[in-house]
Amino acid sequence: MYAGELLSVLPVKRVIGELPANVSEISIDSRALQEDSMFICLSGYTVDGHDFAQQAVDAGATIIVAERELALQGNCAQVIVRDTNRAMGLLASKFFDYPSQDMTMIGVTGTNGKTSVSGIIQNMLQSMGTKSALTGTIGFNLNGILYESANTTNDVLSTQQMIFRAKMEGCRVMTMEVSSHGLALGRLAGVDYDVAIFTNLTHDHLDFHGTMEDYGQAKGLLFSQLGQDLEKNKHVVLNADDAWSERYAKLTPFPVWRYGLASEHADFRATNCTYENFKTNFDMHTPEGTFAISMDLLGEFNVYNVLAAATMFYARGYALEQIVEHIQLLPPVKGRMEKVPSDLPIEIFIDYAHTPDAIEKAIDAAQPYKQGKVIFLVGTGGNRDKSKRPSMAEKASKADYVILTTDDPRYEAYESITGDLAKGMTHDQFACIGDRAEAVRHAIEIAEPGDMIIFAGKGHEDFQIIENTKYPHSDAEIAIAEGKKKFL
Ligand SMILES: CC(=O)N[C@H]1[C@@H](OP(=O)(O)OP(=O)(O)OC[C@H]2O[C@@H](n3ccc(=O)[nH]c3=O)[C@H](O)[C@@H]2O)O[C@H](CO)[C@@H](O)[C@@H]1O[C@H](C)C(=O)N[C@@H](C)C(=O)N[C@H](CCC(=O)O)C(=O)O
Ligand SMILES: Nc1ncnc2c1ncn2[C@@H]1O[C@H](COP(=O)(O)OP(=O)(O)OP(=O)(O)O)[C@@H](O)[C@H]1O
Repeated sequence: MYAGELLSVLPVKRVIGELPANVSEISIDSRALQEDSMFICLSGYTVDGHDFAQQAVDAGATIIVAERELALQGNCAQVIVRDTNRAMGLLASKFFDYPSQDMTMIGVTGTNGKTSVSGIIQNMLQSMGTKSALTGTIGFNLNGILYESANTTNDVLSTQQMIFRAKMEGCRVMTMEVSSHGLALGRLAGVDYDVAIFTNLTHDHLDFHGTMEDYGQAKGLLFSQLGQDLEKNKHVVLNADDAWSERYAKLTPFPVWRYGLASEHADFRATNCTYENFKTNFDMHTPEGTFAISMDLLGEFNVYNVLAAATMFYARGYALEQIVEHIQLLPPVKGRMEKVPSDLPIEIFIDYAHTPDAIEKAIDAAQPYKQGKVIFLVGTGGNRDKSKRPSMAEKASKADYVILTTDDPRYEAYESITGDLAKGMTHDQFACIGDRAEAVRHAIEIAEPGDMIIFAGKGHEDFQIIENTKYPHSDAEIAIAEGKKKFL
């Protein structure tokens, strides 16, 4: 792209040196850029990107976008802006030619359920034969092929690049998990959503947001940023049973659809939920009548997730018969109350619960299938929101036996993490075992035939982060190997 054309989107700029004619790519990482590229210096949480500008020039960058003039050797121009993070949003959108405007963009936000709802939508689109993409905690899924990505909601440059790739691959729809960090840090600048979905808001990430009020307001940006152009066919899908929904409804002029179990005012409502033979059954009441649903996703929380997806499809004009058919074909979402197949005389589930509310919902989901004890293993991350730890354990106390462990301890001592968790336990049937592999082995050791074990917090992840290194770790693999030794 012509450098002059690209830079025309920046409001205030001072250019030092002579601009090259073209920009081949934009990068925010000096370790990964090509000749004739533009390097944007971001002041990060760990290091300052300005310190890597010379490295970027040496690697081929010919334009440096920075917040202050830098002493640089070599053939490059410097563009000085007030805020490089904001400049990145404008530049990335322009460079990739505003790709979200050519696709149906679906944003899913909320404390729990983002991966599940967006995965359900992606699965339904794929089974309906629609080319589609998904970004979120599990990675970047492009037409069924999974690529790794750094964050649930990635930096604005990667985000625009992924949308562009999806568009070039012929995808008509892209679903994105939208984290509160992503919203608060401007990672979604320039993304023109057509649908915004809210799952729920409960305690998490207060190390970053400080208060629930600020956390809730950050999520609200998704709805207010839908804009005011009422000629556009945009929709908002809210959980009628969560009090935050009414606040979010006021942030947007677009049609609001509600789903839920409790509220009689929901457009999509589920009643008569039953759980048997690892199937979930319910009646789905819709604006066009009631449909009996039987699906493989477990737990009441998944009824909410499926209702959110169904409401979205209906709002976008899909026929109810098609929606109902494809709900019933849905496979379980990876690592979310996913039953591990085995010949063992116990049931093993892998789950991703790492908030108090998700822990409660996961244990509730297991209750209908309970024969013996419910053993619940849960950990929490080191050097992250510590305030949620006791309430996580308090909710975990709903299980008959609880194993408190770590889930990416990073630089924090095991005892500090399990000690904080233990403060919330409401009964004494628990053990603190910081080493997660040892904790998994303990779960098998105390299990008896008929028991159910839920390994929570790791979900789809196959690693444990200790200090800043990712070590391979799989709860399921350890549990099956240990179970075979004990039972078979
Ligand atoms: C606190 C936070 O949000 N950190 C994000 C941030 O990292 P950072 O500020 O530490 O970056 P940095 O390492 O200081 O680097 C600053 C700049 O220097 C550049 N650099 C650095 C080194 C070098 O040699 N050369 C170079 O150019 C970097 O590329 C970067 O542009 O920018 C990175 C790149 O975009 C993110 O991956 C990283 O997310 C980290 C991994 C993270 O843990 N974030 C969490 C808090 C987060 O965002 N979570 C949410 C929610 C998840 C949920 O819902 O559960 C998410 O959306 O993922
Ligand atoms: N709608 C829901 N309400 C409450 N809990 C839920 C809901 N959906 C899923 N859960 C629970 O939360 C866990 C995480 O679910 P999911 O990964 O879909 O949420 P998420 O919002 O993507 O989480 P994260 O932001 O950490 O990636 C699940 O394993 C399950 O235990």
